[in-house]
Amino acid sequence: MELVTFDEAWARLAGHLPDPGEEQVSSWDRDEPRWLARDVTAAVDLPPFSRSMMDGYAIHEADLHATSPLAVVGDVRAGDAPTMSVSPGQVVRVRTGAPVPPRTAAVVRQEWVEAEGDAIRLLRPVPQGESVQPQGDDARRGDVIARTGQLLDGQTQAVLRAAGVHTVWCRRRLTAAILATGSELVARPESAAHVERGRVFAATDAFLRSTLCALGMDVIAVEHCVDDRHAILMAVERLTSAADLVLITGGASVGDADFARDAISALRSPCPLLFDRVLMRPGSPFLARPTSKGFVFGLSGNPAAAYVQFHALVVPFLLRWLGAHQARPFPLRAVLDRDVRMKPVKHTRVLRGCLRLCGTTLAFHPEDRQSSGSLSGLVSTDAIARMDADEMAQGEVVPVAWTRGWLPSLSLMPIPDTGVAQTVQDG
Ligand SMILES: Nc1nc2c(c(=O)[nH]1)N[C@H]1C(S)=C(S)[C@@H](COP(=O)(O)OP(=O)(O)OC[C@H]3O[C@@H](n4cnc5c(N)ncnc54)[C@H](O)[C@@H]3O)O[C@H]1N2
Ligand code: MOO
Repeated sequence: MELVTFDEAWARLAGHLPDPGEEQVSSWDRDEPRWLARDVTAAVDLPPFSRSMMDGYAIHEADLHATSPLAVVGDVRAGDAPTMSVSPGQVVRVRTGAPVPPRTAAVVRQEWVEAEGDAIRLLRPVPQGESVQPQGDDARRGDVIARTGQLLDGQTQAVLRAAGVHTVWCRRRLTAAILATGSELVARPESAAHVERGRVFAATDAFLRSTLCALGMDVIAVEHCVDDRHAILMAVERLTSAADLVLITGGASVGDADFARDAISALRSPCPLLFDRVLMRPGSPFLARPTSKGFVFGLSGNPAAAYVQFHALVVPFLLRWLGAHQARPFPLRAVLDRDVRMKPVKHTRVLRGCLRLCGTTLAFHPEDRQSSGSLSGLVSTDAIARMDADEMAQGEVVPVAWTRGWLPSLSLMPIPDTGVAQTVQDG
């Protein structure tokens, strides 16, 4: 058996990241989140023309302090391409977002003028450049506007579109399959409440699937399988050749009906099992192996243990694989908001709880019940904390990870410089 510490488990995972591959995606797709695989440069100046920021009048430099009336000689609306230019003694009416005519020194907003028939009179002097956003003020054509490893979501798409970039290189979208094993599992209940004695409703695949989807993975299969060695081996073989990631739940321990290890070991892969137990509690029965297509994990059957394994190690690993180079286990720090006393063990403890703001300090509130058999607390759980001692006092600092906010927490970790120099630009 390959028993490793929590840190060694992460080191082995991080050292075996599969090659994700890249693909071109449209910045007009709704297929997100994605992570950029190359730096992106602006294809056009942003904004693409000097524009008015106010409804008002474009004026010539000679008239910034004018006291006599200025003739209104034209009207430019957003979407127009003006040909007339502004001359001394004349103004052109402009609307917000309209290109300013050539030789415009400033736009005076309409509240700062008094209309007099076909002329206006300034009520105050106008500073040079007032209410005009010059072409390329936000970014110039050729500037790097988004970097490798940054998130491509609606927000980034907005910038890319505005800068005329319609396709970008992203990390390939990954596919995932979940195989929940256990003869006791009821996956498709006939009646909502009834379950035969000895059987339980399948629970774990619900949170695995929703988090994988939130990370932008394509969950192509969620299957359930009885504790039959042959059936589990066949299913694992089939799913690992179909999906980049396979998560098996249950049968990860040492019982004579625990077949996850057999199934993972039987796979044809040049890389051996990285570990089959991790010195963490809950969640020590935990298997990981690279496959020919990607990766397979064997998670504990206990839903609470699988939850902890998934969020402590699998999610940061997936984020790196997806292209978020900065991802790592327990990226945040919080203070404990109560004392914690656990049975002395050699394991790294992973506590389930929630993060709350206490004044200006992030505080971790551990759930009352930390047993791997207790699941009901997950309704209010939104974080996990790492504890490497048996006892800790209120106010002590613990490493934590959000379990319902992985994407926001990425912004707290700076993106390392990947040294990738390529740029992509839409023709
Ligand atoms: N002799 C030993 N027994 C066990 C050890 C050990 O070291 N020596 N480890 C224990 C620990 S720790 C854990 S965790 C469990 C994990 O074992 P398995 O991965 O084989 O889990 P199962 O036996 O299949 O299931 C455990 C428990 O969880 C329920 N379950 C399973 N899948 C689901 C699901 N999808 N949804 C809801 N509930 C599920 C299952 O009915 C069991 O109650 O092993 C210990 N044993
Ligand atoms: O460690 Mo087991 O993972 O449930 O308690």
